[in-house]
Amino acid sequence: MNGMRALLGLGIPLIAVSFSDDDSERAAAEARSAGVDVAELRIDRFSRTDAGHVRAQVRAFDGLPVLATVRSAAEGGGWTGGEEARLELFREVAPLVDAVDVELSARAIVADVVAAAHAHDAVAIVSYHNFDHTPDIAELDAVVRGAKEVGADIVKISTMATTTADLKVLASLLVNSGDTEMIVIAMGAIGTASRIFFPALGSRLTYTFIGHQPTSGQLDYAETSALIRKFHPAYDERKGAVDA
Ligand SMILES: O=C1C[C@@](O)(C(=O)O)C[C@@H](O)[C@@H]1O
Repeated sequence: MNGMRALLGLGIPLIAVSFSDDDSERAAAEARSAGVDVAELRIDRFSRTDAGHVRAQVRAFDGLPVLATVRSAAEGGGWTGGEEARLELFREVAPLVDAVDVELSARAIVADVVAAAHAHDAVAIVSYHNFDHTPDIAELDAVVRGAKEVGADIVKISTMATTTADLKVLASLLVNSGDTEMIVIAMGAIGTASRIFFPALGSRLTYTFIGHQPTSGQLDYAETSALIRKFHPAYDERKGAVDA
């Protein structure tokens, strides 16, 4: 059974911690003992992306649900290689992980990445990132439609918020998402609230870090976990049961 799908099925918020390939064995042990729900492997930040190396990093996280991300430089990531090579990487990891994340803007490969995920029962997250601003609701609605058209199981929207009006745009996107599964994140200092409270509006996953803060507005794992437990009783109950 896909571990991430099982957790999503509980209908509680999930907390992901993002990792690169820096001492994966130690990082994975720390994640396991801290009770991290999902390990996001930022393959675009790996020192090497040959199949053997990538497979070994995924294996280090054995026992934890793994989300594989190979973020393009165009959307703030570290992948500067070609799209064919990126598709090959996704195909390589799809059988080994619980979920993949690919941008809708990766037009040449997005449908194939989704198909590779589905062929191996992995969750397909189709994402949109805007590190500059939060577009208006019509533009974001079009992104959501586009992501669903290519077969997204979850549509992820992460945009820079500079005003509370931006937060309202993103909140209304969530509130009106109907039966579309969504992850919505406001980046930046004003956006920090979204990382704790958008799960109450249905955002399925919140991203955190252990160690060095990768994205503005993120809170670290310990703080995120404490706040999610405080404000989401169902999450707290499940963690309490796991700890007992
Ligand atoms: O796209 C996202 C969201 C994110 O950028 C954030 O702002 O939390 C963190 C990334 O690791 C993840 O892939």
